[in-house]
Amino acid sequence: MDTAIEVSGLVVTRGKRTVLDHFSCTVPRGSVTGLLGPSGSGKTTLMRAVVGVQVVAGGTVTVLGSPAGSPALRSRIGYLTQAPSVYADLTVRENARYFASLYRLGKDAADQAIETVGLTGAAGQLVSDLSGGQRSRASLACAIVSRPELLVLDEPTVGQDPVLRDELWAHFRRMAADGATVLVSSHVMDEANRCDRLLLIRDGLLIADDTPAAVKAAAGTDDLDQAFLNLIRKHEAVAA
Ligand SMILES: Nc1ncnc2c1ncn2[C@@H]1O[C@H](COP(=O)(O)OP(=O)(O)OP(=O)(O)O)[C@@H](O)[C@H]1O
Repeated sequence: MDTAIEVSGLVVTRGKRTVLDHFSCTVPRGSVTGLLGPSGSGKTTLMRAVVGVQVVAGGTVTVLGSPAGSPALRSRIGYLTQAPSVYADLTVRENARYFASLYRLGKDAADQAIETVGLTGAAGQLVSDLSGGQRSRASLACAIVSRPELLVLDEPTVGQDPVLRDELWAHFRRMAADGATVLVSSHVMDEANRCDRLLLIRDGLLIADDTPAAVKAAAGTDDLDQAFLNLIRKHEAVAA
């Protein structure tokens, strides 16, 4: 297996809490890998460690063959945070062109990214005048504008309607088909079903790392929601 991300024995403390406790996982190249788990389980923290913006207390994170946070990785990774990370006083188009210019790309790349996220009709609008869901898509356009080898997406479809969610997921699948790796967190089970692999985190521990089909089979149900509940309860029973 060609590996895009290798996390080994990762320990992260935030405040007084150990958020990730000797956490290990791998993410295959060219896959869409879903990161799932209850609120506060450590998904964002893991993503921050992967993109190299999280202080870690132990372990290693290797991304595309280099230590996470290496300067050489900056142009190879796109990161979408939960909070919109675009300039509110610029238009969608100006934001996308600005981010494109950081990668020495022109307006075609910016326009393409805007189209991909379904914002062509709002390209001339100031970000401050957009809805929450549109703002999130403007951030996504800036994260994908350079066509990164690794795309790390923290709940990219929150606030989007079903048609847009479907289109965005089709795009993630196309990116993976073209060889990119997509690591995406979500709380939505029909999205989890569209992943090649799933990582399920509970209280900073990995409790499942498999294909959606294998996760369901292991939990003895065809329903992914129920499978996760079964796995979490099984994990709680073992821990008690
Ligand atoms: N800046 C911070 N300082 C201290 N603790 C923090 C900080 N940010 C997050 N935490 C704690 O770290 C833990 C993991 O948070 P994290 O954001 O990684 O969870 P998550 O799984 O992404 O949650 P959600 O699904 O709600 O986004 C939580 O207990 C949270 O309270």
